[in-house]
Order: sequence, then C-alpha cells, then structure tokens
Amino acid sequence: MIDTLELLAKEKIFSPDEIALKSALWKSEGQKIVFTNGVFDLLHIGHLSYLMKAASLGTKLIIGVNSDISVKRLKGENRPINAEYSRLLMLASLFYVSGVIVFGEDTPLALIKQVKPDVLVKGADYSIDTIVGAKEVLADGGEVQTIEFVDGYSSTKLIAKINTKNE
Ligand SMILES: Nc1ncnc2c1ncn2[C@@H]1O[C@H](COP(=O)(O)OP(=O)(O)OP(=O)(O)O)[C@@H](O)[C@H]1O
Ligand SMILES: O=P(O)(O)O[C@@H]1O[C@H]([C@H](O)CO)[C@@H](O)[C@H](O)[C@@H]1O
Repeated sequence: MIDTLELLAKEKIFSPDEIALKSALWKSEGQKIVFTNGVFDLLHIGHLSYLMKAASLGTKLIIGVNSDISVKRLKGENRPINAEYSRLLMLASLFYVSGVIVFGEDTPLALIKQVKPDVLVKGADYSIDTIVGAKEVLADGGEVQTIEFVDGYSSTKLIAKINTKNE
C-alpha cells in the first residue's frame, strides 16, 4: 500500500516542460489552474492553511518550489534544512496538490509563463505589486490573490526555536 501511495505522490512531481503540457491539458478540460511558489523548507501549519486556501481558488493547485541552490541565494548558505526532493515529496503528498515543480532561478517568472495559471497566489506577506508574475498573469486575463498570514509561523521561527532548545 505504501508503495502505491508514494508512487501517487511521486507522479505529481513534474519538470517545467511536463507541467506546461499538463496545465494546457487541464485547462482544455475546463480545470481552473492555481499557481503558487515558495521554498516550503520546514512545512508548518501556516503553509498548510495557505495551500488549502490556494487550492480552494481553483481545481488544480500547482506549486513551484525553489531549488536548493536558489534557496541558498535567497535565504543564505545555511538554508534549506530540507533538500529539494524532500520538500517536493512533502508537498506532492498533500491530497489537494496536483503538481510540484522545482525551479532554479531566483524567481519563478519563467515557470509562471510556462504554466499560464488562471490564478497566481502568494501569502499576504507579499503585496500584489511585489508578486513575481502578477503583471504577466493579469495581462493573460488571470487573477492574482494574496492569502492571509497565520501569524507566528515561519520556517525561520521553527529553526530559531530548535536552536534555542539545543543551547
Ligand atoms: N504563516 C504563514 N501563513 C500563511 N502563509 C504563509 C505563512 N508562512 C509562509 N507562507 C506562505 O507560504 C509560501 C512559502 O513561503 P516560505 O517557504 O518562505 O515560508 P516561510 O515559513 O516564511 O519560510 P522562511 O521563514 O524561510 O522565510 C509563501 O507564499 C508565503 O507567503
Ligand atoms: O517562500 P518564499 O520566500 O515566499 O518564496 C519566494 O517567493 C518569491 C515571490 O514569488 C516573489 O513575488 C520568489 O521570487 C522566490 O523565488 C521565492 O519562491
């Protein structure tokens, strides 16, 4: 049984070219594609609340996940704690997630242009005008949404908590 479940999760891990085709197929079937992106290093309930709300904005949730190298450039040499495959598989294991893709650039702009989502989502720690891809998605007739923040939860906070307990 575990093999089947793990296979089902792994089948949601796509390359950018694969997800571009998948997204076009889903849209041709009348599906509403929601896209978001992030590091998702130490998964926490802020992420889960955010991703569930993102998924509820359409019928297929696709997540762009920063590669390890990309994370190091963005968040420092000591990050991520969880390597990219772990982060991908954890997100792919969520029943309301339809696809996960790793991207190595500093931003997901190229991936967003390939996916052409109906809805682009980020947490409310971003404003619409700072969301990468917002201009392109809006120009394509799509929507851009921010989702309220669950205060007190971040990967950084979890890391600090672990470090404090280990002092
Ligand atoms: N507490 C939260 N409530 C709602 N959304 C969140 C929360 N934390 C992160 N997000 C959203 O999840 C996505 C991924 O964010 P990210 O991986 O940077 O999370 P993080 O926990 O803030 O990580 P870090 O502490 O390393 O910055 C982003 O769109 C962000 O807006
Ligand atoms: O997990 P984070 O730090 O919220 O994710 C970043 O989001 C950036 C965002 O899309 C900017 O609008 C993105 O450029 C960056 O690569 C991370 O994914």
